[in-house]
Amino acid sequence: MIDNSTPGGHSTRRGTPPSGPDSVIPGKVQGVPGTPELAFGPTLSRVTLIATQSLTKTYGNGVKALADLTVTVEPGIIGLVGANGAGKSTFIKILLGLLAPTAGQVQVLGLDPTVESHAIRARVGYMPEHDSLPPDLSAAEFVTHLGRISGLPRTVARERASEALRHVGLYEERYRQIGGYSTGMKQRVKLAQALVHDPDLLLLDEPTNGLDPAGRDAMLGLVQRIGTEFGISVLVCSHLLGEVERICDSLVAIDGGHLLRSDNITAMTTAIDVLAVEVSEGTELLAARLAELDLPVRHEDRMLLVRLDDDRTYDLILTAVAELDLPLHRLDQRRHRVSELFATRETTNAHA
Ligand SMILES: Nc1ncnc2c1ncn2[C@@H]1O[C@H](COP(=O)(O)OP(=O)(O)OP(=O)(O)O)[C@@H](O)[C@H]1O
Repeated sequence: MIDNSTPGGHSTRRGTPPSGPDSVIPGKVQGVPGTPELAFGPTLSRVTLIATQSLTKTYGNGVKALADLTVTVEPGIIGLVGANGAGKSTFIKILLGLLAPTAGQVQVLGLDPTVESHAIRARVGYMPEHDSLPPDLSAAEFVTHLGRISGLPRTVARERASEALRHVGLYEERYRQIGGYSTGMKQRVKLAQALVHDPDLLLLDEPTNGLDPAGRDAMLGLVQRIGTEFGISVLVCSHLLGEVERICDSLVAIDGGHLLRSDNITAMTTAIDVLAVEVSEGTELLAARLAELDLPVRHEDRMLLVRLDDDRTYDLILTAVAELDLPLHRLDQRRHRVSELFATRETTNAHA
């Protein structure tokens, strides 16, 4: 199911990490990670983060999880959205080199995951959807261990683990056994282990799974901070459109293994010249008054949509509402919502 809530947006730049107790990624430098020329697609930029061409994955049972997917993704915070079963996890596993594609090509940070999976794992952090955390270990032990597996020397792994756990807000609790952690804390341990080896790219599979609204906000805030302050590119996989709309620079939307659209978030939620006005009561009264003022309206659910000619339109509506003494619930400029992408698709499919 596709959820959707408030849109938003921001820009992300790979920047110098802040110093002080909150700093977690020592050694990050300005500038996008060095990326060699890509092997395919002559128009791809040198800083391309992920590129695929006709990427296809068919499982043994005949299910085509990815179908001819061609997409190019630039650095930043990227949302990978799609309904359950759209192919998101399959895509992430291919990017990590955990699954081999059936056909097509793929590059991550200029590397080919099908033959350079070790190099990919050194530069990519992965937070899986489900957790298989060892309940008997402390977060510090676990994250240090993952750092060691990534090739960090023992002392460095221990230091990085502490830093990563500090960054995700678990510094004080780091010596407690994971088995006693809440769901939110476990999600943060998963995020810390993905960060420990100082990656250039984080792949997060449904990072807010199982969290309550406050936990979701906190996790999204963390993800956004990783992207903006530490300059690590993040691919956030989610079926919750509202979440990714809030924190991502760009979106890759897939449906049934097909690419629906890949674009920056601003282009996907562009303002259009329509004002949406909603009053808690007296909608028809207001519609009639606006028509008298030469402002024809269109009804959409409880809203009246009015063409926005100039700033005067705002004033005319506000005056009409005040004169009629109606309780104004909302007055804002309409934006194309990312969710409309899926609505269009469903309509198209229904008519097919
Ligand atoms: N190992 C597998 N063997 C067979 N079919 C699979 C396998 N893994 C996934 N699939 C199927 O491939 C399709 C895409 O699954 P995938 O897990 O990639 O989607 P998703 O977008 O991540 O969905 P979800 O959010 O539910 O995890 C689904 O139809 C799924 O049932």
